[in-house]
Amino acid sequence: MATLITDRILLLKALRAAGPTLIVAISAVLLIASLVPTATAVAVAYLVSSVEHASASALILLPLLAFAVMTGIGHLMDAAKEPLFYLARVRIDGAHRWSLTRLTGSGPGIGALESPQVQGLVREARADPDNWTQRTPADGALAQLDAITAVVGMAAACLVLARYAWWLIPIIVVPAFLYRSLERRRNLEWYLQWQRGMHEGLRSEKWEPAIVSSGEGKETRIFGLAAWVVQRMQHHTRAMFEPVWALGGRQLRQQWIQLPVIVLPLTLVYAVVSDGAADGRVTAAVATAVLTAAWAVFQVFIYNDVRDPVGAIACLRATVELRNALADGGPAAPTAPAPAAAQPPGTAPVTAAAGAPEIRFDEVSFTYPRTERLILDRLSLDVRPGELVGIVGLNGVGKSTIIKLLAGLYQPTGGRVCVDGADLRELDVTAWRRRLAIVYQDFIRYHLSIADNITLGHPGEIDRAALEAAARDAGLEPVLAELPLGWDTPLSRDRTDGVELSGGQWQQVVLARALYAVRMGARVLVLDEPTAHLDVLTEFDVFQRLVAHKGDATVVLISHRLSTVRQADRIALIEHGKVTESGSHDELMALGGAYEQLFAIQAQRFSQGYDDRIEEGELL
Ligand SMILES: Nc1ncnc2c1ncn2[C@@H]1O[C@H](COP(=O)(O)OP(=O)(O)OP(=O)(O)O)[C@@H](O)[C@H]1O
Repeated sequence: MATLITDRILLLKALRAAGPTLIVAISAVLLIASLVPTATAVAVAYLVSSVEHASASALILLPLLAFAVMTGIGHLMDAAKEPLFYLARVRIDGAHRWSLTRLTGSGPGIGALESPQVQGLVREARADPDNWTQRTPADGALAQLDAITAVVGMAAACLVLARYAWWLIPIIVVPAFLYRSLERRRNLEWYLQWQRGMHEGLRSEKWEPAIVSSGEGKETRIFGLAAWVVQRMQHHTRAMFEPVWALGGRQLRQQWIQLPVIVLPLTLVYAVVSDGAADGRVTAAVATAVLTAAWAVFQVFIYNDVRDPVGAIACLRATVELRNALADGGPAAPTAPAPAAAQPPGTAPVTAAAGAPEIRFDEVSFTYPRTERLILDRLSLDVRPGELVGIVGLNGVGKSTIIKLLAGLYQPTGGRVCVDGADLRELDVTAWRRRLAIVYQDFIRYHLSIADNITLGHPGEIDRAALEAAARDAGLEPVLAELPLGWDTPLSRDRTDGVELSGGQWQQVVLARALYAVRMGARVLVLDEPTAHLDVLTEFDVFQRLVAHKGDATVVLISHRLSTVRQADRIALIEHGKVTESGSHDELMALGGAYEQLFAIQAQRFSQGYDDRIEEGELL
């Protein structure tokens, strides 16, 4: 019972987003609409009575008019309801989605968002129905108003019933409630069945790009997987729909059970009242009014939205749970490390105007949430202001993880990351990120113009000179010269005059994005495999320009191409979660350790071609 009340309060609270004027207007329309059946009953009775007693046809004009007005008002309210509901839905669901976007998009870390539980909550809370059974907060909230006004309408109809006998009220009202609760049960069953099959639908959707997207579609075609993919999609789709179809069939077959709940009480009332009219205990007018009002009780309930707002409640509850989960850093497995803490209040500000900072990883340990493997094991690394530090190591040793910790996307499970001596946890993470420009391996390809793709490195007013300089430094000038609309060319074939860039050209665009951010004030440039797709000449060219800017910003470069990394002031080799070798290229070569071995293997592999010429120093 307590849950029922808190759920209703949760739904009614959602109405606030629609604004008071709209809610008053909707309430008025619903109220009038709920009174119309009873008012019509009275008008019909008036008409019958006038027909009975009228000596001239002119005398029935007034009751006819009253009847027509009632019918007109009923239609008018029906017509007004839809646009008003639409407006309220847009406002309520819009506000809900906006708050959800802020909630999921603005948290300091991403650890919680990786949890399947949190992803499930996001899906549940997003209020973007995939099918008609799903309901949004607005659906649930408006259904509450509908239900309240339905009770008023029913009470009005009961007053007319009482005009004949008070005991007619329970005879009609009890079955009406029974009918409603049977309807609710049907809906709940329907909703839960859809919910159970939803994961199958999602699995089917996951295969869709393999058929329709040009990227994934390549592989399906080359390996001749199309028929197999379609079969898998069919399998999941059937697994989702078959139980729903079975339930639908069963509910249809059992629908007759609800019929006697309406027919029996109405027949009883009709019999009693007709008997009264035949005996002359009531007039034909009163009998008509009572019979119409009895039907009105059901009418109010049948036409009222009886679908249980369970979907809407689930959506709002999921939002509350999501808020808690994100605030806690996400639900953790029992063995998981301490979750990422939210930004503590009163953290120290970081000003974008500050110069290149000193970064220190102080005995940092890290395990990803809900996993057990220790990725970083008391790793220590210093990056001095304006220094270019290269980070190298085999696949999966944790190089990108170091960057994620530096960006505050996760918190270390041991030790601390310091910026100019201050623990990152105590800094304002948003301000700190404004000082960072990062090129991730899995960067975002915005379906926007090339200018937008670059300037999103520092959103706000566009600095044309910085944009052009960043593009030049990233070696984009030859690419720009080929673009049909120049800076305004959309980087997506799906858009008019859009182009599809190659993997290497995209990497240059993203590099330009980071370099633009540096020109706009970022003071730490982090490049995670920024040149993996670049040809050797472009890479060499770009890197020379990058080195020229070193000093304005602290640069952290992760790369498997040791010919690029060798130009760093210092190189750190990561093995087993630690820095095992650190020094300049020459120092590490002289050391004759793991770095020297890696370099020797690469030099051998590239013993032909440009890389070889770089190794030989010809291109340096
Ligand atoms: N979000 C995550 N959740 C759980 N484990 C992760 C996550 N991201 C990475 N890992 C694991 O952490 C380890 C280190 O990954 P990381 O991406 O830091 O390696 P890397 O050194 O950058 O590798 P590469 O050279 O291949 O880019 C890997 O074993 C990887 O599977």
